[in-house]
Amino acid sequence: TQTTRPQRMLAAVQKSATRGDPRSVVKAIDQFCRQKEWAMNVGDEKGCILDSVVTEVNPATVLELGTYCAYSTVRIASLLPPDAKLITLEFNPHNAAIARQVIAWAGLGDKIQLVEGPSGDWIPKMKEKFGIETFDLVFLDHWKDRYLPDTKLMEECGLLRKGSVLLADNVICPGTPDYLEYIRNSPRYKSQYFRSHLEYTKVEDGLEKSVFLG
Ligand SMILES: CNc1ncnc2c1ncn2[C@@H]1O[C@H](/C=C/CNC(=O)c2cc(-c3ccc(F)cc3)cc(O)c2O)[C@@H](O)[C@H]1O
Ligand SMILES: [Mg+2]
Repeated sequence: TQTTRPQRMLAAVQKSATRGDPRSVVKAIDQFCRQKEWAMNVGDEKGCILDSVVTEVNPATVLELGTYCAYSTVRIASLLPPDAKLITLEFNPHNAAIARQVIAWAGLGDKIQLVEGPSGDWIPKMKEKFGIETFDLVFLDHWKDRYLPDTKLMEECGLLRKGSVLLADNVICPGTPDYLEYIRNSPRYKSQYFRSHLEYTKVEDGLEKSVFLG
């Protein structure tokens, strides 16, 4: 029977990466996507920008919207300080199942909590279910038309504090026009565009980093 792309990506990790070595998991996925099949991971070029933002923020609490196969989840978690917590939301059960195995292979199960379900349902429950007051860093990489509504929801739920950083993938390709228009014109954010390329291609894309001003 036919395998899925996430299943083939996991097989590549289990074949080429070293258990407990997150960077080798990242490398194995990038190699698979360059040599075998394109997949919508943030990739290595934008991934380096992601790494620099994570290192700069040095977050104690991170929220990721859209786990997919946990490439960026593992990439972020590998840079977190010892007691930091990363919560990642994924509503496709098949993708979540693959992501859990990638996270386990990387040995990051104690830093990452994968929550299965839609962001719209879970964002309002972050305080009561996970004891999270605010997020120091949010990585947006889910459906592109959900970046704006979920950002407004995070504001309403008081999950952002002065200095919280939002980092959004794909603001050029596929593009998130309503989110960009809002975040770049809102007096409550200071935004910066990091120009790059769509993962594994020469097409322009970039990350938008926005600091919440309170
Ligand atoms: C809406 N709330 C949600 N709550 C929880 N999980 C959600 C979710 N929305 C989507 N998801 C999950 O996130 C993942 C979706 C990611 C969407 N990403 C993209 O569409 C995307 C697409 C491209 C892309 C770019 C060019 C192209 F030609 C084709 C694709 C590149 C990227 O980097 C992307 O991130 C899936 O695993 C989905 O099940
Ligand atoms: Mg993306």
